[in-house]
Amino acid sequence: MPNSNHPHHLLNPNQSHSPLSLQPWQVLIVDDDEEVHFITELVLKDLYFEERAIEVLHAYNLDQATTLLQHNPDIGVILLEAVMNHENCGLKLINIIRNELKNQALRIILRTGYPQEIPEQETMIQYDINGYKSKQELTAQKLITTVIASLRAFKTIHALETTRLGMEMILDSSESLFEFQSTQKFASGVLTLLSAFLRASPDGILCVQTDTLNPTPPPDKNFREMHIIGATGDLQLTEGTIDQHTGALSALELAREVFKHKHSILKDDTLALFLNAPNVPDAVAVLQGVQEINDEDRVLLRYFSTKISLALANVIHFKKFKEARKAAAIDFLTKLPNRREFLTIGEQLIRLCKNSNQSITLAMIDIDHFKEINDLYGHEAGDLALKAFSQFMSDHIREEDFFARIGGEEFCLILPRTDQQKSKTILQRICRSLAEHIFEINELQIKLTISVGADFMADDLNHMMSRADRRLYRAKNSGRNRLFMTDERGDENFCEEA
Ligand SMILES: Nc1nc2c(ncn2[C@@H]2O[C@H](COP(=O)(O)OP(=O)(O)OP(=O)(O)O)[C@@H](O)[C@H]2O)c(=O)[nH]1
Repeated sequence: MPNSNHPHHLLNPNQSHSPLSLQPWQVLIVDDDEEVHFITELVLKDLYFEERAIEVLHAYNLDQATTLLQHNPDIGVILLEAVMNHENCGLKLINIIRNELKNQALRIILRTGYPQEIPEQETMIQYDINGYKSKQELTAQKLITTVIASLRAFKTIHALETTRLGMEMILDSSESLFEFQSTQKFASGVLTLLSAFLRASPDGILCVQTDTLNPTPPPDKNFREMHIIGATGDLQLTEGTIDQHTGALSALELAREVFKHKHSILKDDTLALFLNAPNVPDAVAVLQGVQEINDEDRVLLRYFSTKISLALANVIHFKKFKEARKAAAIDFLTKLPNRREFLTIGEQLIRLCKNSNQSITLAMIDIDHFKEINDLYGHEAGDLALKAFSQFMSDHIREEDFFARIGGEEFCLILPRTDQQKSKTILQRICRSLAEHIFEINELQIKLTISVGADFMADDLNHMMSRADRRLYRAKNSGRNRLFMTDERGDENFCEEA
């Protein structure tokens, strides 16, 4: 493979060709006569067309030719003897090429030493070939002219075909790229698509600048400006920053250059593709094992890059939206779900239990005389007490229970699949354990009690909350540190001292 120590600016329309695009043209000779192979190669071996040399491939029978064509889809011209080993194998091969291998771009020059057996006009009409020559008329000069004319036609057809396939791929992928919701999955999707598009190995990384995902990066002295959002193949890494992935350093160094200079770079067999679009954060895709980037690839890559950038912006916005939603759902002090989240999840839990005919308990919980804690020990101690109380509660409920802070010192607990009797046991146990518990706060020993009002009638969240709230009010009025709920018969007056 051609090698260069100097990176090439890619996708710049004014640039000269990269050596990677100068692969030789491939010409296949299919003939059972060794001498024909020898002479043809002699004529073509020093020939250059558009700065590309000619590589001659040889096949001596139908099977060899078929295998070679299957493995080398970029062969541009075939010089084909129609009659081999006294059979019309050449004519059979034409059908294989066009109908079985579906290769329409390959230019087929039928070159025969038996023109009387293979009539020119009839053969040209009947077979999908691009030239007919008898060996007697094919001088060295004519052979060169024929091969160059065929390569020119192949180049045009091949470019159209590549563009069509590339376009098809980009259009197909565009939709799927917009469906990704996780940045990591998006990154592997993009890298897989790009490596398929460039016929490259699937080793790649996709990075963004760190502030793309996190607008206020921590003031960490090791903090670098890039963040890998996904990787594939040999470069597969977990999400993280550059420091954790020394194996990919050279790929990352190239990405760093691209971010700095804001254009794509091709160095050796590594492509660092600059992905940018108006109002979209910059990103870089680094792909290893890139064998060749031709002119059609360059045009399509520019288009593809814009599509990827727009899809990336979509994914990043979704991630930020999800994070913002999560942050909006959590109470800052206690890290419990907040009132807003409680209203959403609580409604869903009630609906679930109701639909499956299962019981559910909702308990409103209020810390008793909390004002005194603030007044006696200060607001900061009050905050710590709220945090400690939240932790205590989280330690005393089951995983399926849902506990939220819905106001200052007001909390709500939902116990799914829990009937009146079971919830009475649970809530009493919590109240009693709490009353006995000593919280160590700022070297102070603080005790807390709660008043609780509970409801079991799974109609809807608002009604359950207001019934439970009414009972909580009664618990407070009856002296606090009490649990108020209905009895098994639903009798409103049932009262239980905690
Ligand atoms: N430190 C701290 N205090 C809070 C917070 N939220 C609410 N409070 C305090 O909680 C206290 C609630 O007081 P009240 O509504 O009078 O209730 P209480 O003192 O608990 O009395 P009862 O509920 O009637 O038993 C007030 O002093 C609020 O300032 C908070 O986030 N941090």
